[in-house]
Parts: sequence; C-alpha cells; structure tokens
Amino acid sequence: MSELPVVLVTGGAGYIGSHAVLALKDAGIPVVVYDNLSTGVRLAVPDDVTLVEGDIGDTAHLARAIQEHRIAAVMHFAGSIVVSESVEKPLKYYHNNTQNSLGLIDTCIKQGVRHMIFSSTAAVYGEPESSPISEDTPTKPINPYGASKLMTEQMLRDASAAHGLNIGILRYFNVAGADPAGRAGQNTPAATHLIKVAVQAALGLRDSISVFGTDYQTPDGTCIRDYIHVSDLADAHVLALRHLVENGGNLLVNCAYGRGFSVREVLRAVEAVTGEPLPVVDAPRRAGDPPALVASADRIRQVLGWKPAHDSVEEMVRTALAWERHISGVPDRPASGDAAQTRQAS
Ligand SMILES: NC(=O)c1ccc[n+]([C@@H]2O[C@H](COP(=O)([O-])OP(=O)(O)OC[C@H]3O[C@@H](n4cnc5c(N)ncnc54)[C@H](O)[C@@H]3O)[C@@H](O)[C@H]2O)c1
Ligand SMILES: O=c1ccn([C@@H]2O[C@H](COP(=O)(O)OP(=O)(O)O[C@H]3O[C@H](CO)[C@@H](O)[C@H](O)[C@H]3O)[C@@H](O)[C@H]2O)c(=O)[nH]1
Repeated sequence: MSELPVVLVTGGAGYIGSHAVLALKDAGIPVVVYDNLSTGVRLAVPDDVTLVEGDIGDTAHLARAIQEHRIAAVMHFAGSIVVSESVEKPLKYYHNNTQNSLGLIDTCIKQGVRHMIFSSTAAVYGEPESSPISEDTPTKPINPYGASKLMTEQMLRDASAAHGLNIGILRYFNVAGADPAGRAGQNTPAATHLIKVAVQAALGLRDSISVFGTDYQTPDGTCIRDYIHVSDLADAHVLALRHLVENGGNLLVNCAYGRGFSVREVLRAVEAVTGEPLPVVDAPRRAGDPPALVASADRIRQVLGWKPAHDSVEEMVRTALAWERHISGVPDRPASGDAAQTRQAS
C-alpha cells in the first residue's frame, strides 16, 4: 500500500466505529478517535489509541485535531442512528447527520484531508420497487434518518467534484454481532437493534422482545433485513481506505451479504443458539420501517475484493450474546451435565 495516512475516526467510541478502529489497528494503520461520547463510551477506545473528546459540530476543535494529528483520511461514523426516533425528532437528525457533516466536510477540505469514508445506510433506498437493491436502485428515503444521510452523500459527491476529495460512500444494511475475539461490541444499554434486544431478552435483561408488525407483505408477515457482521463491515473499511489511497477516485458500495432474514427467523436463530425459548410479544408496526431491505452485494466483492469471514446469523447472535454477557455480568448457563449434578446433590 502507498504511505499509510493517519485516520481520524469520528464516532470511534461507538459500536461500528470501535470495530473499525480495531481493524485499522490490526492492519497497522495509525488511528485517532474523535467522539463526543453521546452514545459511545470511552472504554470502547483501546488504551493505545488517542481519543479526542469533541463534537463534530465544533469545527474549530475539529480543525485543531486534524492539524495536531496530521490527519490525511477521515472515517465518518458519528451520527444519530435510530430510524423511529428520526420520525419523532427529524430536526435532530438533519442537525447531527446533515448539518454537522457539512461542517466536517468543509473543515476537512480546508485542512487538506485527502480521503473520506462515510457511513451511509440502506435507509436511503426507502421502499424499493425491486429486490435485491443495487447501488443503482433509485434513492427515495421514507424516513428523516435516510433523508439526512442521503443529503450528506450528495454534499460529498459535490465537494469531491469541486475540491478533489476522494470519497467512499458505504451503505450499510443491518449491522450486528461483536468482535469474535471479545475486544468490542455494542455497548448502548438502550439500543434498539433487533439482535441486541433479542440477546438482552434471552439473558433476562429485558422482560420480552416485541415483533414490530406481523402483517407485512412478506412470507411470515414480519420485516426482512440483510444482516452483516460488524467485523466484516470493519474489514470493508480498511479495504475501502486502501482503494481510495491507491486508486483515488470515488467509491459507492452496499455493505451486506445479499440475503434476507425475517424478524421471526432471527428470533429462531437466537433460540437455537441459547437453547431457550424467547419471551416474544407481537406488537404493532414501528414508524418508518420498510418491509424488506435485501442488497445486491456484488459490487463490494468485485471492487474491493472483500471476502466476508462471518456470514452467518448464528455467528452474529453468538458473538452478540458473548459480548452482552461480558458487559452485563450475566454468567453463562451451567452445562446440562453440571445442572444434573447440582440437582442430584440437592
Ligand atoms: N448500526 C447499524 O445497523 C447501522 C446501519 C447503517 C448505518 N449506520 C451508521 O453507522 C454509523 C455508526 O453507527 P453505530 O451503530 O456505531 O452507532 P453508535 O451510536 O454506536 O455510534 C455513533 C458514535 O458517534 C458519536 N457521535 C454522535 N454524534 C456525534 C457528534 N455530533 N460529534 C461527535 N461524536 C458523535 C457517538 O458518541 C457514538 O460514539 C452511524 O453514522 C450510522 O448512521 C449504522
Ligand atoms: O425489538 C425489536 C427491534 C427491531 N424489530 C424489527 O427488526 C427489524 C430490524 O430493526 P433494527 O434492528 O432496529 O434495524 P433497522 O430499523 O432496520 O435499522 C438499522 O439498519 C438500517 C439499515 O438497514 C440502518 O440505517 C439503521 O441505522 C439501523 O438502526 C425491523 O423490522 C424492526 O421493526 C423488532 O421487531 N423488534
């Protein structure tokens, strides 16, 4: 690879950003985290990585961090991420995802940053008329979250054309799981993501798990999503950075495996991994949810040579469960033999 740039990871104390930091470190690429710790946590940043605590909206502070650490590339994960909340509080999303990204892009250009990789989302596609969804599928977001991200994509494209910034737009589908080596995971206690909530319910940390909508036009009536393991996604970021540094130009890729699972299928996978029934409650539809989002994931493999290593819902559930046990302190169940011995002894 050409000379490795120092990478500033905005949102690097959050779920996906912290896994990207590990992947960058594993690849020997120097990294600095910039995060306001609004949903991220200090402990998610490895001890040997500098954390600059700050808001991306504070562009003077951001500019100083870029200068001080000689940043040449930015991975921009910082943002607000909950689809249903974006329907209730749209301006929060246009502020944090669009307006703050505008300030960040402007600051990066003024400070001579060469490369930027942006966390976009499948939510930019809305309710696509055809499936699977390719990068050429028209973008028609149906919630403010998706709209706030699409506007940032457009700003990046225009800024790239005018100022020569190399941009990588990565449209993630549903991210799940945790670092298989147990170094990182999803830390937000009030997280809303299906697999996170389901493993919390499996561990007794929540009373139940709701299935939001059972009357969608899908085979079992529940929503379908294309789940991707967070460590495979983190690896895609390292490949995307190499691509921008070595080839220049721009990149737009879906990040997914290209197959969908319904909510009920995911919950069955959780039950299969834990060996226990889940406390499931059928509930009304959640605002802003499209029925099905399944990617065409050919381009990311072709352009980046990405070879996912964790393409299994069970592995996503297993690693998420292990991380949840780690942060909550809920012990592993005794093996069935131990349980039998305990019963006999009493
Ligand atoms: N989780 C998913 O399934 C998913 C799917 C598609 C896209 N994304 C995108 O990936 C990115 C990361 O998501 P995540 O799941 O890791 O979320 P997260 O909430 O765990 O991480 C976001 C991080 O950004 C920080 N942050 C938020 N606003 C900030 C600001 N103004 N200034 C500085 N730091 C700020 C938070 O403290 C947190 O550490 C987001 O941009 C999100 O939209 C996530
Ligand atoms: O307790 C729960 C949580 C979720 N769901 C359903 O599970 C599916 C997935 O939901 P969730 O895990 O919350 O993810 P999404 O709302 O699909 O959004 C995620 O995936 C998008 C990309 O597809 C990203 O843009 C978002 O940032 C990210 O939060 C949806 O049908 C939900 O209605 C439930 O039924 N019960």
